[in-house]
Amino acid sequence: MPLNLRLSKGRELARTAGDHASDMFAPLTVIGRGLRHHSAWAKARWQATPKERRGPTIFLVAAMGLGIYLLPHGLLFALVALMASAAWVGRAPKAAPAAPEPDVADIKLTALYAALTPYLAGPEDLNPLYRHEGSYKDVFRSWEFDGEGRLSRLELAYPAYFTDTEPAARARIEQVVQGKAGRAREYRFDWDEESNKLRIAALAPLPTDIAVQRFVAAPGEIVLGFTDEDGSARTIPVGQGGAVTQQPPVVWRTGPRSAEPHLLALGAAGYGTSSLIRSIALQALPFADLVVIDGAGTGEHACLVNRPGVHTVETSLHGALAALEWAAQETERRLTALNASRHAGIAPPEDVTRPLWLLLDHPTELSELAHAEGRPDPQDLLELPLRHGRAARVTVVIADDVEARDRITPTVRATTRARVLLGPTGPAEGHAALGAPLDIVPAAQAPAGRGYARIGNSAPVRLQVPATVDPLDEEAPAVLRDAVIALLPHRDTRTEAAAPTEVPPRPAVPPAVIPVVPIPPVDPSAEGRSGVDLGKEHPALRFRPLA
Ligand SMILES: Nc1ncnc2c1ncn2[C@@H]1O[C@H](COP(=O)(O)OP(=O)(O)OP(=O)(O)O)[C@@H](O)[C@H]1O
Repeated sequence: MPLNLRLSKGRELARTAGDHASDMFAPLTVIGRGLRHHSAWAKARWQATPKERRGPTIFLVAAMGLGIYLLPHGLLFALVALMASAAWVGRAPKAAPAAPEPDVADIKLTALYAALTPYLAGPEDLNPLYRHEGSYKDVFRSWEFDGEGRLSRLELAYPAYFTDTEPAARARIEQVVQGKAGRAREYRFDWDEESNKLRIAALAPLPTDIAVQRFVAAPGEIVLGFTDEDGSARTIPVGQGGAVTQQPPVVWRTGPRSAEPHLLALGAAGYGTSSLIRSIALQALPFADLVVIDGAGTGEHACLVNRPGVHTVETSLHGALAALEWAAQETERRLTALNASRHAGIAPPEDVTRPLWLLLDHPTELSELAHAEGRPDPQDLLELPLRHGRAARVTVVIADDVEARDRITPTVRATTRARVLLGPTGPAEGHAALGAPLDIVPAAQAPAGRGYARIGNSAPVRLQVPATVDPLDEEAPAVLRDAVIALLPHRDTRTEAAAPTEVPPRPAVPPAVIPVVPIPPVDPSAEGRSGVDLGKEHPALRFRPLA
């Protein structure tokens, strides 16, 4: 047998013998450790015993020893008892218990309490609710954390002298809470002024995967977007991510019985006000005619050019002025016709009852241009449609940058009672844009199309506008572009419309504003085509300037 094999076999034998020996001697080791422990204990007791009591102690121990000796099998029992107690004491010591995990809720609520203390502690209060050495348990009534350890609900008490009626004071507290609880989420702040309590709730994100589609809504109803369950009285079926789900819509009712016949949408740049205009246009087109003014001139509404029901899409000041002058005249004509039919006691002609929608994207850009050129402000031309549009079935939708709010005329602001605000904004901006304070603090980062809506005097609700991309934007996802294309009316679809009975015919364009480029005649060979022509090859309809 080779030497190294012998060596390794020897090593193996030695290891096995060692293992067996340690197994065999383990009880002896335990008893030995216990006896050592006992002797150390006895030695310590002896040293701790005062000298004058040592004699009696020796005597007592000797008497016990004698007693045990005299008992039948006493020595044997004493030996067994000693071994058993030594084995018990000498067993392997238990692992020290792990230090308890720090309580996340405790850490976070303590930090929040400390952060709120400077704002809620009164220097002259002898028994302050918030004090530097205080505990959050004295003022935080209830709280909840989500699965990720983030604060999701909190109710706290605040002193009666805190100025909870002042927006600036509230905003400071809301900022502190959002800072400590995480800026990535929206929070609702419910200030109970009567009982000096503040309830805070983190809001779940609204779905962002709903594309524009044919929504279940009555003619004249526009689904601005979707909100929380408690923000809407109903839900509608919606195609979302390949399935049909029920979602609570934000519905804007238009028409002669609407108390909010016109809409003003303001948004931070890039947060989707143009997409909202497109979404409204696609929903209004089945029952209304449109005039579209693209004040930014970016061509974002080119997909509507030459569509049936779209009178014009204007990007220039010259064209916008002509179109709005026509709209003002058309409003007047409709009012006169409606009055005449009311006097005669007959039904008004169909061409005055068909809804007309004026969609203006970034009109303040045109206002600036008009001022520079000494021409009339396009917003001033909206006065008649805005003031009398409800009776004349004319609806005005204006979308602009939130920073351009000061350039929006007082008439527009006073007559647009349906409001939308998109993108993250401060409390003052939110109040100004919606006409009411917002009890929600927006997240630091919001997806495009996220904001708030306020219809009339109702409370503002959260809003996520359905994705309505520009189908001519080649960078937009194809599936979203297809969703828009599917809703664009083709030249054939209106002539073939299955249910034209509820849709009154389009009013005749007055002679003063005859389109320079007429709508091309319907091509019969195109019937039944499923694809939709985006109309890129057709120039926008232009109105002749009024003399
Ligand atoms: N609701 C939405 N869902 C998904 N994407 C959106 C939504 N709204 C807008 N977007 C996307 O955000 C981008 C900007 O949108 P849009 O042009 O509508 O914003 P805007 O506010 O009009 O911008 P600007 O003020 O610069 O004109 C586009 O790429 C658009 O596709």
